[in-house]
Amino acid sequence: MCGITALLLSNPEIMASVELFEGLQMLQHRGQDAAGIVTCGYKGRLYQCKGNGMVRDVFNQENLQRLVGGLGVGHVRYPTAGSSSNSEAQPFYVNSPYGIVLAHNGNLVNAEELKNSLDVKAHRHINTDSDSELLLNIFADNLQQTGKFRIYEEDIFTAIKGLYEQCIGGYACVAMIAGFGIIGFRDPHGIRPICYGIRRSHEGFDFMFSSESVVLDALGFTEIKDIDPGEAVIVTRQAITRRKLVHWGELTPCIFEYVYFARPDSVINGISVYRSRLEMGEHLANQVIKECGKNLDIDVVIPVPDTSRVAALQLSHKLKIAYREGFIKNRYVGRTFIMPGQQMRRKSVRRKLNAMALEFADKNVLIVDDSIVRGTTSKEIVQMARDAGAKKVYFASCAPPVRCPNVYGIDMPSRRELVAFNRDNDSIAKELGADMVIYQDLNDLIASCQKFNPHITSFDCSVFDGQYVTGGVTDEYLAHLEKDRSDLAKSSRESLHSPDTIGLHNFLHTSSQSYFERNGWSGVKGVNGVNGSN
Ligand SMILES: O=P(O)(O)OC[C@H]1O[C@H](OP(=O)(O)OP(=O)(O)O)[C@H](O)[C@@H]1O
Ligand SMILES: NC(=O)CC[C@H](N)C(=O)O
Ligand SMILES: [Mg+2]
Repeated sequence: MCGITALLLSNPEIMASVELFEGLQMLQHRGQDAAGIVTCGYKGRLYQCKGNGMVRDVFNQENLQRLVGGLGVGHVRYPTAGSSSNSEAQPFYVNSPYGIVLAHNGNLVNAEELKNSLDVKAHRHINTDSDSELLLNIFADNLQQTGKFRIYEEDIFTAIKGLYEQCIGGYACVAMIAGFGIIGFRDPHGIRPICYGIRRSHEGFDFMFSSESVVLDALGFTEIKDIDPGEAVIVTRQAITRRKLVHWGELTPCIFEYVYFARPDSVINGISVYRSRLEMGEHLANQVIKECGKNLDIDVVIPVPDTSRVAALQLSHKLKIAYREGFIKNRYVGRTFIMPGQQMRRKSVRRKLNAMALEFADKNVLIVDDSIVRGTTSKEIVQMARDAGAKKVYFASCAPPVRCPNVYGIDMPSRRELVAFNRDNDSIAKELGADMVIYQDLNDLIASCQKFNPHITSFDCSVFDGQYVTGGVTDEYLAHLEKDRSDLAKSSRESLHSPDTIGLHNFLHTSSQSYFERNGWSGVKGVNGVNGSN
């Protein structure tokens, strides 16, 4: 679930890199593996800094100052395709035609087929296994085919329309054409989020695209709008041009954005993430009453920081049971779920969260989390609660059981890694060590989001119901994905230490280590720990 952003400033003398950097910091929760910015300066010259690590690791004052130019594109990465090598850090660049840069959030399901056609028909060299490099080259090839010496909006619309017909999957993208402007577009089902805003100034207007509205809000942009599914927005210093290019899709946004990925202070597709989480808490409280009866033997409601807090508080209000922060989070440790490798995820739960015995001793506790995916967090948390003296440990999840792989930009490719796969609630509770697990009903989750935008008639709920709205997700594809991208497959691949490719990334001073290794996650070999599945 990467984060993307692009900025065009009305005054070309001001450097876009500073606000792009700020924007990426606000999108850090969407990707912790790599970060990058490409800017465009005088005479259409491009400047780049990207590599593995968090935003604060990749950028410093010195390299930001070298990113000159009043427009640019930024990205934070959480890989769902290819590897976590430096050379797959985004944005990607291709020199022909015109000099194009692209950053992508999402995942393509027909990557193999696209790669083949780029090779056989377009004779384009693809140097990584990243699906984002494919997207860029499809866009570039479609632009090439317009055969124009100079580019116009019309040609870009034609190229993106072609791309919509070729690329199957979830994709929200920002692109930049050297010396021309910036572009945002979103797949025909609008699975992944992208919005934009305008900031008026004396010289004209500044324009910014972002995965989440929080960035635009914080940087003073207004008139914030979502890009519609199948729409493209082109921004130059002269004009903003929007066009809906295909009409066969229907807005089907990923519901997991509301459950977990997005920041609560973002509004996505007209739905406040915060409000939807409050509503999830409300519905989950009803579910708890339904499953446990009216005479609840729960003394206290405890959230799992960070994401579940909003819903847990609302749930405690509804149940009229005290809410207590029993787990204290180390604010310097990032998100666990999007870390690569099970061993690292498991270790980090313990390092990140500490149980306060005071709140657990001799109590029946209801722990609330936004979701239970691999069960990494919940297993550790339940044990921590017991170690801290809890009598009974109930575990409630704001999302239904996650039983199916995600193919649109969340790295959960293997059913076998999901704790709810082939298990009923009782055996999940047993696996987690809890006295009972209570899951949100899928209809209630949908209602929690739909309440704030009734125009959205369907959400991508594929991780819960196995319905893949784009088509093209065959059993063979899922089997291939499972084989190729399970934790075990990734870790064996990474341990081969294949040499870095020609990727146009910057060699950061610590490039051979991952962010996690540099920050003292010793004992974790490579970026993907091999030991332990769940
Ligand atoms: O069952 P699992 O595989 O452990 O995945 C689910 C957990 O991972 C996420 O937390 P994370 O630490 O990533 O982020 P947060 O701090 O925003 O809650 C999510 O909020 C759940 O707590
Ligand atoms: N999570 C994402 O959006 C990933 C984008 C892209 N598929 C990559 O792996 O880099
Ligand atoms: Mg969490």
